[in-house]
Amino acid sequence: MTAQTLDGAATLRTIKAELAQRVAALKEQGITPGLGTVLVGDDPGSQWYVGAKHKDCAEIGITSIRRDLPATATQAEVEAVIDELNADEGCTGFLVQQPTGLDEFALLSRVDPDKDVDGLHPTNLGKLVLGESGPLPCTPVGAIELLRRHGVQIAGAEVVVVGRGLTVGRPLGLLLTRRSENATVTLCHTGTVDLAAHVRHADIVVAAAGVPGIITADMVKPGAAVLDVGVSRVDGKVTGDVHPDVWDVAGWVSPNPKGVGPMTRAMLLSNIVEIAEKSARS
Ligand SMILES: Nc1nc2c(c(=O)[nH]1)N[C@@H](CN(C=O)c1ccc(C(=O)N[C@@H](CCC(=O)O)C(=O)O)cc1)CN2
Repeated sequence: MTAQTLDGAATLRTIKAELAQRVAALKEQGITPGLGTVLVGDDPGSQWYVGAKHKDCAEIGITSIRRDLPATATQAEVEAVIDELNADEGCTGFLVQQPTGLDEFALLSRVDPDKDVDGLHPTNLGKLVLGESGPLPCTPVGAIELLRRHGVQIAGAEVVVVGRGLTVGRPLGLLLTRRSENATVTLCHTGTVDLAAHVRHADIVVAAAGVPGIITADMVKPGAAVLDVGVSRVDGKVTGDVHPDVWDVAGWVSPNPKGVGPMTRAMLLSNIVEIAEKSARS
């Protein structure tokens, strides 16, 4: 048996086409959404991500404001750029690309929560905990959207998330246990004793530990959906957390690349459009 593909690249194309219509409608009302990005340093991965985000925006009519700072930029210099984007009316939403090597909590907290297209401001993460509406973190909501659009049943599923990071694992547990999703979630991590015993019971596995090949075929329940969110670079190549043999056991697998990565970008575009639509209503 070979698993079916949870195709993030194709789903990104579909979502872009849907959002392009909403951007056009906003423009008819005199509102042009504008994404701002703050990039610190010259990490090739981060440069690629930021470049891809602006390319996506251009394709659907969202304007771009790009602030690239050298690796030597200080906390105060980055905070000054955040203040500038908070005040810029042409910038309807912006993000600070991670990692920066600086005090990221202070940077995230300085972003105007109403312009927080990453959904990572403490106020917006607090809204997620409280079940209030607000922008949601892009990678976890992208993983859920990828499952939904491929018809994978989430309600009632046993989900094992491997990874407790701020951008994926922690918020994903909160999202999946909302009444609208109704999954039962076990949040595992690299310190979990007998990870295999947990994964073996899961209908859906989300691997976001950043440990190449940590999920092996013997750990996976036949027919399960397995999402590979981990990103490591091995010999310069993007390598995920899911061992290739898992494709022989699982029912669905999101490849890496072309799985959850493009969904992160799709949900960023969706957050930008939703924030601009909210400002149009107010
Ligand atoms: N401010 C943020 N920083 C980071 C986030 C985030 O959501 N907000 N997440 C990651 C990186 N990330 C977005 O920024 C991201 C990761 C992956 C992709 C993607 O499309 N990947 C491609 C392959 C790219 C490659 O070849 O290197 C794929 O999976 O097909 C987009 C965005 C950390 N930082």
